[in-house]
Amino acid sequence: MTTAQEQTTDQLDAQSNAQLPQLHEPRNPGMPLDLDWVARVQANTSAIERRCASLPGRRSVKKDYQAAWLLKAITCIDLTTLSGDDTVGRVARLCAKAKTPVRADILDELGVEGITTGAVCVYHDMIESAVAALKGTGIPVAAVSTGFPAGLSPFHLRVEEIRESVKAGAKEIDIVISRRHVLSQNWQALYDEMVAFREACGEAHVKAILATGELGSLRNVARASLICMMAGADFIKTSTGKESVNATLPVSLVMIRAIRDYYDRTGYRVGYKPAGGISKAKDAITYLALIKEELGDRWLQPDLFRFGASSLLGDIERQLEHHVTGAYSASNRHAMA
Ligand SMILES: O=C[C@H](O)COP(=O)(O)O
Repeated sequence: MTTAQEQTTDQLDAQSNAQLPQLHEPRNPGMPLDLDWVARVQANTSAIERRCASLPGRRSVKKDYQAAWLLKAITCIDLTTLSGDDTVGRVARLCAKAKTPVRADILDELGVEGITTGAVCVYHDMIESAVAALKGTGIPVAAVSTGFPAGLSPFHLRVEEIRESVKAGAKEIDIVISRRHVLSQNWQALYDEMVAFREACGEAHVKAILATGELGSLRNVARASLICMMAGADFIKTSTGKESVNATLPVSLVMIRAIRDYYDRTGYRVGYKPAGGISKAKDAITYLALIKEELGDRWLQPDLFRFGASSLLGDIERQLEHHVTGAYSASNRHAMA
């Protein structure tokens, strides 16, 4: 017998089928900096933590519905390699995985074809290799930029880095904000920086990485989210993956509620990307459930939701194999790069 919660999940699963065509939103043009709105923003930490603590236990997605959710998660992955020892060969293998994220026999059993990850995410020097490897697939290359991960290189070089990455073929640019502007409450400086980054991106979409683990409080996370959206961010993203604390559910709740408030006020949908440390299939489902409950099904498409993850896909593939065969294989059978 299914519980009421499971029934609700099942119905919604059917609507958020992994193979729905990608939708495309009008880009968020941004708006003038509204400091009164920023000042009014609050974050009730204990209420946020209570809401998040209840989420993983309350959600139970089983069998075919679980497989559907996991396929959906794959389409939303920015498959990432951001290592100092990245090579052209590793990026080529990553791109091959982005094109064929799950073994053909598993997909056959599930009756699914043509599934890919949402994007491949690399450092600047790897963009051209990734673009070449993904040619003809429609899978975009995202590049981390602006002195990632610390964002402390000279400002003009950070802006120039964006331009170079767009020229090299990146369709998405993941910038890092200056955490010091948040910590010193210099909202004007944060807004101006983000406006300049967005402008340098041109047609490429810009994801603003807040590095939430370094912002000091959930209220600061909420305020930084709002300012980046006011300055024209297409996505807001939690983390670089290099901070000591990366994506968490409380931070996600704060950021997606800021996205909801911004949509209510402006009519523009901004995307959300949790990143860093998300490596388990069950955690991916929890994130998707949170998005569904707080923002609705429209945000469960890859143009509005991404996981920034280097190892999540391997666990999802293992879970799908278990779903199809009833057995787990060793994780090294699902090698990434
Ligand atoms: O933006 C993506 C993150 O750097 C990936 O982090 P991860 O390696 O912990 O999955």
